[in-house]
Amino acid sequence: MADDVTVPPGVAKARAALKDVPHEPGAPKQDPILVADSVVRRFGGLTAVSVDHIEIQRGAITALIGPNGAGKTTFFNLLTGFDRPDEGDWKFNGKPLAGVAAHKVAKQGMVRTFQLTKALSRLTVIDNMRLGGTGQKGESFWKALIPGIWKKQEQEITERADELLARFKLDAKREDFAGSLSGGQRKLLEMARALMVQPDMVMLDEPMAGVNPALTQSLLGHVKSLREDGMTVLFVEHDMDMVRDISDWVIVMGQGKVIAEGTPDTVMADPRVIDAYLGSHHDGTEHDAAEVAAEVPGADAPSSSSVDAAPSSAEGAKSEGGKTDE
Ligand SMILES: Nc1ncnc2c1ncn2[C@@H]1O[C@H](COP(=O)(O)OP(=O)(O)OP(=O)(O)O)[C@@H](O)[C@H]1O
Repeated sequence: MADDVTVPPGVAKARAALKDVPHEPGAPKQDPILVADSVVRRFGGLTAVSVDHIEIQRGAITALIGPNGAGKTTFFNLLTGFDRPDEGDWKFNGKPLAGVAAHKVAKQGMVRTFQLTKALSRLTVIDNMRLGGTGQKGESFWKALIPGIWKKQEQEITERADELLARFKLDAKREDFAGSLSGGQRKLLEMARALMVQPDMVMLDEPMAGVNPALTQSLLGHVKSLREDGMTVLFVEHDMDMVRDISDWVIVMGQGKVIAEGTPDTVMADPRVIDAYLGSHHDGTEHDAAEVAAEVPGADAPSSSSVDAAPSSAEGAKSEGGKTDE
C-alpha cells in the first residue's frame, strides 16, 4: 500500500503482530496481554457469557462488537473485576486475575473507563482526575499514613492530572464541575481519568456514545495515541464507522460466545456476523429496514455514524444523566 510509508510505528507493529493470525474464534496471538479460558456467567437460566478461549494482542486496538444482549458488557465487567464469573480463568500479563476485585485489577495495569456518575458530576474536573489517581501501582496504605510521602504523592498525582488535562485539551475546564461538560468532553475526561493509573491496557465502554460528530475525530485521535504510547486497547462499540476506522482486530460476540474474529473488513463481511445481527432482530417486533441495515456491520447501510450512533447516544444520555453534544 502506498500510504504504508506514513503508517505510525504503533499501527505497523500491531498489524505485523496480527498478520498471520487465523481469522477464527479463539485464535492464538503472537504476544497476548490477556488470555481467558472457559469464562461463563449465568443469570438464572440465562447464560450471558460463555467464552471458550480468547486472546488479546498486546499493543493493538481490539474492538468487541455484537448485537444487543450478546454479552459484551457482562464480559467486560467480569474481566475488570466488577462481576464474578460462575466459571473461568484468565491471565493478564501472565498473572491470574479471575475473581480479583476491580481496584486490584486496576493496580495490575488493566483499567476501564466509566461513565460519569451523578456524584462525580458534582466534583470538579481536576478532582475527578485526582480521584482517578488513587490506588496507583505501588501505592500502599502504610505509605499513605506517612505525611511526607503522602504529600509528595499528592503533588505527583496533581502534576500527572494537569499533564493529562493539557493532552486532552481539558485544561481550560480544570475547575469546572464535570457535570457541566458536553458529552464528548465527558468521554475525554473518562479516558484521561483512566490514564491516571498508568495502565498497560485500557478498556473503553462505548467511547462514542453521546459524542457530537465534530468531536469524533479528536476522540479517535486520542484512542489511536494510546496505541502509539504502547498501550493495549479493548473497546465495546456499536458505531461501526469507529470500529472500521481504528481497530486492528475485531472480536464478535453472539449469544455469549465468540462467533468470529479477524480484521475489520473480513469480520464485517462474515455471513455468521451478519446473521447474528439479523438474528438479534428476530424477536417478534417489527424493525425498519434502514434500522436493521444500519446496525448490521456488512450490510449496505447508509454510511453514517449518526445513524449508528443514534441508539448509543440515547443510551449514553440516559445512563449518564448528562447532555450529549447534540
Ligand atoms: N444483572 C443482570 N441480571 C440479569 N440478566 C442480565 C444482567 N446483566 C445482563 N443480563 C443479560 O445478559 C445478556 C447479556 O447482556 P449484556 O449487557 O452483557 O449484553 P451486551 O452485548 O453488552 O448488550 P448491549 O450492546 O445492548 O449493551 C442479556 O440478555 C442481558 O439481559
